[in-house]
This record gives sequence, C-alpha cells and structure tokens, in this order.
Amino acid sequence: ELFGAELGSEAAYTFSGFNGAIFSWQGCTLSVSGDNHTAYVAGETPMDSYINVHMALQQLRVQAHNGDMGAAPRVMIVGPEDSGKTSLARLLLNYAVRMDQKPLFVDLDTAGSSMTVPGTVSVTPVTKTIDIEDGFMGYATSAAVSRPVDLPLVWQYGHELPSDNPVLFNILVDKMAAAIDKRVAADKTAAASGLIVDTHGSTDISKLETIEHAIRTLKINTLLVVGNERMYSLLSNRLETMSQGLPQLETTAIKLAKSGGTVDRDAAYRQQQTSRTIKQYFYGTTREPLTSFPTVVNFKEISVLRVGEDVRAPSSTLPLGETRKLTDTSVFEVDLDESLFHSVLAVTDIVRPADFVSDSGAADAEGEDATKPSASYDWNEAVGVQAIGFVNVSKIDMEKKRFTMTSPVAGRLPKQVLLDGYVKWMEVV
Ligand SMILES: Nc1ncnc2c1ncn2[C@@H]1O[C@H](COP(=O)(O)OP(=O)(O)OP(=O)(O)O)[C@@H](O)[C@H]1O
Repeated sequence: ELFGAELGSEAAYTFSGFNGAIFSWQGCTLSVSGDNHTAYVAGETPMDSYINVHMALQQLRVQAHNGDMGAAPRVMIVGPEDSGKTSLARLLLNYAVRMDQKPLFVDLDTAGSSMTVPGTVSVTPVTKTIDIEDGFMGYATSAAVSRPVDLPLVWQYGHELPSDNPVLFNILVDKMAAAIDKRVAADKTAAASGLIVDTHGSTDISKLETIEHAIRTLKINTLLVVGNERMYSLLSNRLETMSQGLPQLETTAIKLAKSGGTVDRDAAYRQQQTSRTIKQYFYGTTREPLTSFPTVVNFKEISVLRVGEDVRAPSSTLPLGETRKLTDTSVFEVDLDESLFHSVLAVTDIVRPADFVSDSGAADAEGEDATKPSASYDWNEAVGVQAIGFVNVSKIDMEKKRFTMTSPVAGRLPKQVLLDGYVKWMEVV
C-alpha cells in the first residue's frame, strides 16, 4: 500500500519529486529503478497505531450508519511541520473509501493546499482512493474531468498562514462548516463517514486560536496529535477547558508517533512542491492532462480585490511610533499594475454593477496607497465568498491597459471580480 491505497501486483508506478513509504502487511518484493532515488527498508513503522485509529473510526461510522449520527467521526490532524499530517489524512481517507465510506476531506493547510492552489481552504467529498502516483491533485483533476460532484469547494484565503489573518480564516471555516452541514444533511453515507481535517503544521501554542475555532465550528470529536508530546499535553488541557464552556463538545485527543520516514522539507523543496501543485491545477497530471487557455482582459473589465491587510505595505514602512490598525476583513481594490504579474487570482461569482467604474485605475493611482479601500463601491460580499476557479496573470500590457490571464476554462472570463492571493506562479515552458 502507498498511504493506504493498494498497489497492484506486477504493476509499474512512476513517481517524480515525491517521497513516500510503501507498506506491506505480508511482505513483498519491490523493484525500484530510476535516478536520484533513496530506497531503503524501514525497520520501524507507526502503521499499527494508524490502523488502530482507522478501526476505531470505522466503528464510529458503523454506529452512525445505525442511527447514532453524533458518533460520526470528525477527525482533525494537528502537529508540527513535516510530521506526516497530510500523509496520515490520505491514509485514513483511503482506508475509509476502501470500506465503502464517503468521508469529506477538509484542507485547512493554507500554505500546503493539497486539492487546489495554495492560500485557500477547501472541502472535498472523497469517494475513490487518492491517486497513487498523482496524489490529491490527481484526485481533483480526475474529478474535474469526469466526476464534477467530487470537485472541492474552495475559498480563497489569500494569506500564507492561518495566524496571518485569524479573523478572516475563522470566517472561512464558518462558511465551510455551513457548506458541510448542507452536504451531510443531503447525504446520509457522507454524514456517517465523517470528516478528516488536515491543518497547517505548527507547535506554537499561542497561534492555535484558529485550531480551537475550527474544533468548535467543525464539531471535531477526534483530535490526532502527530509527533509532538508537548502539543498533545497542551491541547488535551485546552480541550478540557473548552468542554467546560461547551458541554456538547466532546473531543478526544489521541497521540500518534511520527513516521520515521517523513522528510523535513526545506524552503526550496516546499517552493518546488507549491509550483508543481499550481502547475497541476492549470495543466492537470501526466495521466490526466488539462489544457489552459490565454484570455485577454482589459483593465476596465475587471476588479481585483484583497481581503485583509495588504502584504505590499508592511508595518515596517509606517512612520516611527505608528502602528498599523489591523482591519482584517476590510476589502481593498488592488491597483491593476505590474505588481499583479504572475499572481494566481481566484474567480468569484460576485456580480459587478453594470455601470461600475473601477477606482483602482491602474497607472492613474501611481504613488497612492495601494491598500486604500475602494470608496466607490461596498465590496463586503467578497468576505467569505467561494472561489469558482483560478487564473494566472501571465502577461501585463501597461500601455494598452490589459492583462493576459491563463485559465483552465476557455473563453471570456466568466465573472469580473477576482480575489488576490499570496502566491505567484511563473509558467516555465
Ligand atoms: N513514511 C514516510 N516515508 C517517507 N516519506 C514520507 C512518509 N510520510 C510522509 N512522507 C513525506 O514527508 C513529507 C512530509 O509529509 P507530510 O506532507 O505528510 O507532512 P505534513 O505534516 O502534512 O507537512 P506540513 O508541514 O506541510 O503540514 C512529504 O514529502 C511526504 O510525502
């Protein structure tokens, strides 16, 4: 198995830019070939404890299928960076699917989004095992091609870490919880199968307020703490305090060991993986390629918004003694200029008034504060709006005041209001 998905015997699989562990319950012979690989046989594995967790979750699902809906496992995985949280989520999802369950995968790992571009949060119904070679993006791509009901629901957060803008992050989790409630009300199997929530890696207890909010909002009943004793102990205490204020919240924390094989990724490796994920969003995977199309858009046809403090104006640039007032959910109209080059923007379904004249005015606003809120229109509906897709700004013509945007959907941009993100991506031909 690879993270819970069964490998075929005598089958060949191709991996690139990937680390992982192949596990066998009975032993097997593997033939490995290719460049730059480090293949070894591990002596120790936490797989026994992982399968025990799966069996316990499965029992809860059976209870839920038998009518005790409150038992449905709502699992959140937390732990330090590179402790194997996403891999454990993948394993638990795969085991659930192999037992005919339909869990929801909630991705709160904003910097390392698995199913779509980074800087987002998403929820995806998982009805098939996660692609062995192409992972979560392979799952999302095949959903885009042939199973639209399994496509993720995505919200553009636009910042790297949950702690960058906790107010906005919590609003998005609330929106997501409402979408999940709707989904599980309409699908009993999904409701009983529960959720698996992946989170951003952190051990900084002072930054765990977003985790606590998500535990409450997503009604998490099982908290898996991977690879950090101290975090387990602190969170167990916090859960006790939280349940005093919220008696209906019963969350059990379980401590799990990190797999010895997990790889500590440096910034360059993470960057490479981010770039690969974005490329797969626009161009699919080797087995399921997608086509992206360039679309030319005039500045006056679109508005690009940003929710929360603008990253281009750091606090360090303020006059001495002045502090920035965090206006976490203020909506800013971003100036249309070269700073948007290579940006990955979310397409929203916000309708711009027909007579709207953008005050971002591109070069006209030169020298002005790029973060000034738009005076001409109240964009508040942009807070917590769902992303219906993403485009990449691949060219900017300042003279003719137009962008070329790459989009996996052909034709004109369907809507004119876009949300800025934090990632930049340059297509390398
Ligand atoms: N048992 C294993 N053997 C080898 N590689 C592994 C194993 N488990 C995970 N990995 C690899 O280690 C890296 C980190 O794992 P993973 O992404 O699951 O960690 P994470 O805790 O989710 O990270 P993040 O800090 O992004 O939240 C990934 O490249 C993953 O493919």
